[in-house]
Amino acid sequence: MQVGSATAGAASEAGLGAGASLKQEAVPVPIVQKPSGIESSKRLAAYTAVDHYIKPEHRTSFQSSRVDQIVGIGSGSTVPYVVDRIAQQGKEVNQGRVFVPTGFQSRQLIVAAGLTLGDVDEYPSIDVTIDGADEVDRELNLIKGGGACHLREKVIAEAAETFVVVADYRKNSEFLGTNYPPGVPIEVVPFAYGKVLSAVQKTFGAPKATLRMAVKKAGPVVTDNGNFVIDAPFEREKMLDPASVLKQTKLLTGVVEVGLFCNMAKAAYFGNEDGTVTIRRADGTVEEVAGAA
Ligand SMILES: O=C(CO)[C@H](O)[C@H](O)COP(=O)(O)O
Repeated sequence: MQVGSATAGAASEAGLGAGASLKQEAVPVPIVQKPSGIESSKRLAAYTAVDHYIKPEHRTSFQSSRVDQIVGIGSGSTVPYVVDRIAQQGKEVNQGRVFVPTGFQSRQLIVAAGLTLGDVDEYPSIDVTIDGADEVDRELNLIKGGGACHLREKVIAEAAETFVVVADYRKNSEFLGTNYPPGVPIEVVPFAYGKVLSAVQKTFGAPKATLRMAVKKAGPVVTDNGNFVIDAPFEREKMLDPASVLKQTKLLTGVVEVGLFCNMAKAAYFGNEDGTVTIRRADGTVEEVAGAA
């Protein structure tokens, strides 16, 4: 994905929605060049979800709040398209909104787009959080944490009245553990990792669990919270009941958070190769719509 930056004037050429402000706005707006392939599917999902959940007429449901809408912004490679679509709406529409990040990456995206940052201690109730996922099952249970952000992602998703997932079609599975080989990310405090890893391998049904290692650094990945991550590909049978895996694993002392999000998402938007978006909702409905361009 290529990301550049320009003023909102150029953003309008990139296609602002009807009714969005086109006043001379000096705030830099990230311009994401029209992508192809899988990136195009991510963009379709992200743009369509933003168009459905973050509009000027959407007002916060928290009466005491002084802001128009409180939005949680997730992490990963799909989320930049979420921020891009929001930024396209222009400075005027966005000035009344507050954006709560799920980690360093989304914080940078929010700042780069000229949007207003907030934190969950200041905004413990969020209107809508939009985030990516590594895999989504037919009941909208998720594996998350491919980017090692799942602790904050879960907090920001739980704080939200509405939690929406955006992903490309590869993440749309019948059962978790089908299309995401690394398995379930488990954030652990560093000194306990050996004990947790051994328990997960020997007694919890993930014999191939590993400590996640960094790529451009010697040693393990360190999360935004200073912890390590174990990737645990649980046996198929276990993954048929992700809520039980979550409960059991979370009870291991030293585990900070498990990248299984059960019964949390209200809807999942999957961008497809043919330009459509499949929307699966928690109430069991499935809809196919033309993706927002
Ligand atoms: O959970 C996450 C980070 O911790 C991401 O949302 C997940 O890895 C999906 O990322 P992408 O949009 O790059 O596929």
